[in-house]
Amino acid sequence: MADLLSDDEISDQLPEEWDRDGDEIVRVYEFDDYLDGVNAAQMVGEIAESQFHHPEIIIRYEELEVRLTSHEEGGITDADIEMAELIESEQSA
Ligand SMILES: C[C@H](O)[C@H](O)[C@H]1CNC2=NC(N)=NC(=O)C2=N1
Repeated sequence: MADLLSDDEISDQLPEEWDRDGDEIVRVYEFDDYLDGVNAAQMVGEIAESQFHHPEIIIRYEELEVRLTSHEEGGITDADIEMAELIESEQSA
């Protein structure tokens, strides 16, 4: 069971493109067309399965929202930060 991160740890470790929303970290990606967002959701899902840590993924027209929290711990842990970093590195590749 990972430890919950403190407010300072979260703000220090959160990738710059991500925001904190209570017990979640969130990132919204914008796309030129709907299917690019759908394909990005597939990529996020594959990372989630590889890490066995699963975000909420919301697909909208030309937009993808990714929300992460550690349900078992009831807040934000290293697992969420690591997932955000992995997603960020894949999405920007
Ligand atoms: C049993 C439990 O659901 C699993 O251990 C994993 C699955 N994926 C998960 N994903 C997230 N975001 N938080 C969890 O606590 C979590 N737990």
